[in-house]
Amino acid sequence: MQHVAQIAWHRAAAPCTAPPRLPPPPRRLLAAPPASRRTKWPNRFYPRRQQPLPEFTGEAEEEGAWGQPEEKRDEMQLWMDRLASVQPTERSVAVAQLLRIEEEGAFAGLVGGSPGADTDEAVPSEAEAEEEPSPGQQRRRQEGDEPWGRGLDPRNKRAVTDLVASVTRWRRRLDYIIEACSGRRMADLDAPLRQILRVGALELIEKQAPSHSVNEHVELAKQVMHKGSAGVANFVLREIVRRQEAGTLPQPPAPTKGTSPEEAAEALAVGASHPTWLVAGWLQQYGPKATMELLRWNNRKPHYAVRLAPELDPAAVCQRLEGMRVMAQPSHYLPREFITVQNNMQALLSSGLISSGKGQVQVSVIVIGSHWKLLNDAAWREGSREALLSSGLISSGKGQVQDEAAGLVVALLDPQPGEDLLDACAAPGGKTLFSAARMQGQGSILALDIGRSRLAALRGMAARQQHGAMVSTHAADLRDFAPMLAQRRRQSAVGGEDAQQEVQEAQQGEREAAEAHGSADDQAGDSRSKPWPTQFDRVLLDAPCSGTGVLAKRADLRWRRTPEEVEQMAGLQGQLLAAAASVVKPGGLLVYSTCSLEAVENQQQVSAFLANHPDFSVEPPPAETGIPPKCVSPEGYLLMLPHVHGTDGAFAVRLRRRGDSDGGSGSVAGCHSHALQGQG
Ligand SMILES: C[S@@+](CC[C@H](N)C(=O)[O-])C[C@H]1O[C@@H](n2cnc3c(N)ncnc32)[C@H](O)[C@@H]1O
Repeated sequence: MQHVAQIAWHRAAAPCTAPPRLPPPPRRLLAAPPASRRTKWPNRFYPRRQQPLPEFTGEAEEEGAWGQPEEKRDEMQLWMDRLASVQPTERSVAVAQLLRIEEEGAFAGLVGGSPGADTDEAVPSEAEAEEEPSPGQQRRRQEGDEPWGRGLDPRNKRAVTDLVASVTRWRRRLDYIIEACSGRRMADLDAPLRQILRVGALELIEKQAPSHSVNEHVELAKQVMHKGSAGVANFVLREIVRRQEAGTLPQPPAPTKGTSPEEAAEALAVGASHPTWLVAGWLQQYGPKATMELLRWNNRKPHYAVRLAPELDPAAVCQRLEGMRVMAQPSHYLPREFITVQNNMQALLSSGLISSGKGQVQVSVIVIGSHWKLLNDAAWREGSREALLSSGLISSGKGQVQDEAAGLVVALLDPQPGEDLLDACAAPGGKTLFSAARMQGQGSILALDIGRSRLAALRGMAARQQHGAMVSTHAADLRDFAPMLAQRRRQSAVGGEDAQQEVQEAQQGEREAAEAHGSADDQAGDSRSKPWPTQFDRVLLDAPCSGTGVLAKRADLRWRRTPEEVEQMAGLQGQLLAAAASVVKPGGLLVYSTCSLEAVENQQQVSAFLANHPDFSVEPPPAETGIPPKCVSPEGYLLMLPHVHGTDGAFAVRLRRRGDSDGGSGSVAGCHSHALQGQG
């Protein structure tokens, strides 16, 4: 298994303060196991519990995430209380966080949000930046975070983050090994025991922890659960040690000539710890060699890129960073605006170039969205997160962590000074702000998104980067917003005032909402006081997507997505494309982009769109965009493949609208029907 992150495993068990006296385990947790569990282990190994746990359904918390919500939640709460009552160590806190991940089915709020809300670690994670917080996360934010880890110092907390992310990334492979070594299904083990075994197996296999580290996991199982659970932990982890030493650690069977495609996908997926459906799809789409390269990419240490403010010279910045032992170089793809950072991200962040002050970092992190996790990864690896937080490049607005692939999407859009731009799915705002920088303060950008709170963060960041005057924001569903603009356009063409009134009311409502959110930055959006254009020179639709191009940086995402969800996303993307097309000026440009690697979200979307919109055609990237030919597919699409280009995965296409039209685009049926449904 690949070594994903460095932690000093031997620090993991070191208590930070004197151990508290533990209360006895909750009675319910001491009950005998169900009959179905009594076949495999010697009696002394049984966690004593009478009732089998109901199955986790994966549904949203408020809909009854647990098969028997009350009982299951009570059970989980008891485990959580028990974990909170033991001496906090990196392992106990990691186990608590992993449990919460299983409870909520989401990574969000964990890696970034715990172990202590009183630290910089409480910065929202990427998932939170891109999605509205779940009811559970909202509740915790209101009530304050759990007390886990309060005694841990920042280094311990980074180690926790590392453990949680590494276990999350390698979960399937770890489970395979644990199940093979124990003869038990993971689902049949109690929830905390599952996590303890995963953490223990990860340390032994990936971090080459010595065999006596097993004692510490066993002790944790004893403290949190029961002697029987400690026995299971001891048995399984020692079996892993034994097999590792003998070189017989369980491996999925290597594909042979007779192996069916499904079996090959399964074996590959287990070995590389990915879901089988995803690997099967990639095998079909990209073939075995590329799929294996992609899987390897997803499991290795990611690297980072930073977009610099226009006044900074990338070569000079890199030279300055060299003195701080940061290996950085001007981006291969966007050499005038981006640098790539190979190591020591903390030093960079402490250089004064990126960030200083917790509040400002939070804003940056929200804006950089998916790259928060990256920073977090870097922080724990390099072991110098404090330095990261005492820096200044980001807070000063002079640098923003942004992947080159995201930068290339803006290069493809190529926004020009003086134009009207609609960023139709703008939050958290990385592409909005790069576009604003390219437009040099001239023109207007309307940043639209369905997530209001994330737009507030975008406004703050725009102000800090001196783009407040040209960037205005509006929270709405694009599928409602576009028809409203179209109606206004039609009515103003025949002198009607109703729709004009509606738009002005919407703008007024947005101003009031922004003021109610109460930031001085909100005053910066002067352009909000002017009417929005009804059509735009350029429209960027950076659509919500499965995110399969960013799995290296998102440890959790591979487990959160399902094939059904990808299909649903594709449906939404089609509707959003139709809506976005309806607000492109004749002769104007629509750029559709995703960070997905799935054809159904990319190439197939474009084909379906073109079939319904004969007034649009694909425009390969013109020379002035500076897009390197090796990033362009034969069809003229921007296609960034992580294992080929060394960036995040991204897809983007320029769709030029015919200039001879009088404003009537192709079908906007998708957005109209949605708007009507919404009104009904
Ligand atoms: C991939 S993210 C955009 C990232 C952003 N362009 C950036 O570079 O920072 C997709 C965004 O689409 C938004 N979104 C999803 N459905 C939407 C809808 N129906 N209308 C408007 N925005 C939507 C989500 O809230 C999310 O912020």
